Amino acid sequence: MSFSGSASFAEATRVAIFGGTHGNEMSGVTLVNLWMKNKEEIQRKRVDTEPFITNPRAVEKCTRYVDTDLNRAFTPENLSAPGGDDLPYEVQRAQEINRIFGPKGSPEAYDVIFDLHNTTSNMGCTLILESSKDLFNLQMMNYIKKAIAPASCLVLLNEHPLLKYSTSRSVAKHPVGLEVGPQPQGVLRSNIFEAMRVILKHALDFIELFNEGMEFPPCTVEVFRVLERIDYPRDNNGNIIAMVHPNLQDGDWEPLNPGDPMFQTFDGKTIHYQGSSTVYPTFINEAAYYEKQQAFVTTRRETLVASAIRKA
Ligand SMILES: CC(=O)N[C@@H](CC(=O)O)C(=O)O
Ligand SMILES: [Zn+2]
Repeated sequence: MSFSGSASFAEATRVAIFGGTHGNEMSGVTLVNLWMKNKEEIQRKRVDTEPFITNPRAVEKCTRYVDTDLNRAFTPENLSAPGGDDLPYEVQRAQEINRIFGPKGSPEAYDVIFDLHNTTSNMGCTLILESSKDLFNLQMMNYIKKAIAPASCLVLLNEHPLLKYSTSRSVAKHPVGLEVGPQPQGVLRSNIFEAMRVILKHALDFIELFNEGMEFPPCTVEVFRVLERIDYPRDNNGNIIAMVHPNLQDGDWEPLNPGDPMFQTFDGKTIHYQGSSTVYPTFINEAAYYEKQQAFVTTRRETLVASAIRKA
């Protein structure tokens, strides 16, 4: 069968898998180290896949970053900043990664970059997209969701004008984040590790099928679009005065309705969600986000339509 409206893309032959963008998120660090020793599992006939540790100094120290968050560092300013050795380590590293896998926004950039992350939140398997217009990625999401059923994986779409950030994977033509949790920082959990591994397998299978010329029919993809960042309640000195409410803790992706409990103060008072409509919270109580003044993000459920695609 052929779909007259098929969008076409060049064969996606140059693929990278990033681990250790945050040095204390152990599934990605471990999988990438494993695959650097033996590439067999990630090899496909028509895809060249490069496993790569993006922040080796942070991995060595088992910390999120050394000077500044690498997954916020791929701004045009940073990528073109002069200064060499005087720049923060992660800015130097971003420039290096951009030289190897980019340049960002250029025809020479890698086709697909998967960036592997773990969260302390109870998010399960989450694929993160940065554009609702990327048909190749939307078709990939649809493929992965079907392939892993009855297990599930959700798609978080971050194209918020203010909350979007300049990720490591953003140097690729098709950036894909993979966030799996819950897993504490610095810890490996076998269930989380295996879940990540299975998603990568299906993702690479999708690219292989695409490169073989398979046509992917029109589809719809359910996504959760980032709406708002919610901070912890604070006193006038900026100190946190409440925790995530027990009803909300671990309730990632479950509807949060106006009036639902959201925080619990240290003296036991409940603070309720004051929004005007039902939202889907995620990244609830993520350890790395205390420094970013974020207790969770709210999202809205949307169904995106992706037209057919095939190789040019
Ligand atoms: C917990 C964590 O590191 N999450 C990632 C999400 C992403 O890759 O977009 C980050 O904040 O960079
Ligand atoms: Zn991370």
